Amino acid sequence: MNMDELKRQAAAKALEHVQGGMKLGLGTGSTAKHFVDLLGERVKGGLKIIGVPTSEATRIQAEACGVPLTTLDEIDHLDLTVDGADEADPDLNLIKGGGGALLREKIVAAASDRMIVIADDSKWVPKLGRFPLPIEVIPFGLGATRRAIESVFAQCGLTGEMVVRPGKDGHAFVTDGGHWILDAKLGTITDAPRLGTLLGAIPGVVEHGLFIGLANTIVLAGSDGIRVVERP
Ligand SMILES: O=C[C@H](O)[C@H](O)[C@H](O)COP(=O)(O)O
Repeated sequence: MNMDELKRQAAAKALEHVQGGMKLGLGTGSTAKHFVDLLGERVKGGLKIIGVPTSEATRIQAEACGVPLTTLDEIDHLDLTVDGADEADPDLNLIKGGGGALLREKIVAAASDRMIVIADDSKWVPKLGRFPLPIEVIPFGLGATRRAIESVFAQCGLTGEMVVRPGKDGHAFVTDGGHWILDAKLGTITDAPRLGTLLGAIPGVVEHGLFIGLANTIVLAGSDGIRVVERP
């Protein structure tokens, strides 16, 4: 079975948790795309739900699939968010933002009663950090922000190359919020909650891709079948 089929299997499993009347956060990325696709089929079959997309890409896809959408200004909470991840550890802490949607994804996950992560099992790691950590930053004063981030890395015993994520046009990639992303190749992150807290306090850092304590469940699809892990 190829990777894309595994992602669709994980998405189909998460769909079992969706019930009529739910308000759903709709994730971003190649795995979440399958979930939105399958959800659209259920909506066509009569399922009544409403969704909040975590990116412009997901908004466009959801609209094309006929999934009714709203915003967090119009509703006060979400029942469930289903989203992908770039890495997940046994505490169900995550690295997200490989597709650049981390800011809206974190706002939506934090507004949600429950978050289910869907992934192929290559995303499961004993410790976060193999995947470069995305950090969303304001372009103004980038030099100062970089130095502050490097100082936080040093406090956490981390080093590694940090690059401005390039876009398709050769300029910097610009997020849905109009910001840039620094990708930091850190290697093993021994204390992800501490790193997340310190990064979050830096002026110029809008958000970072460490999702600490937000995911409740992960559905991992592998060649041996599906494994569901709950946060300890
Ligand atoms: O910004 C993108 C998101 O955090 C994605 O959910 C994450 O990158 C995983 O994407 P994929 O399912 O394509 O591996």
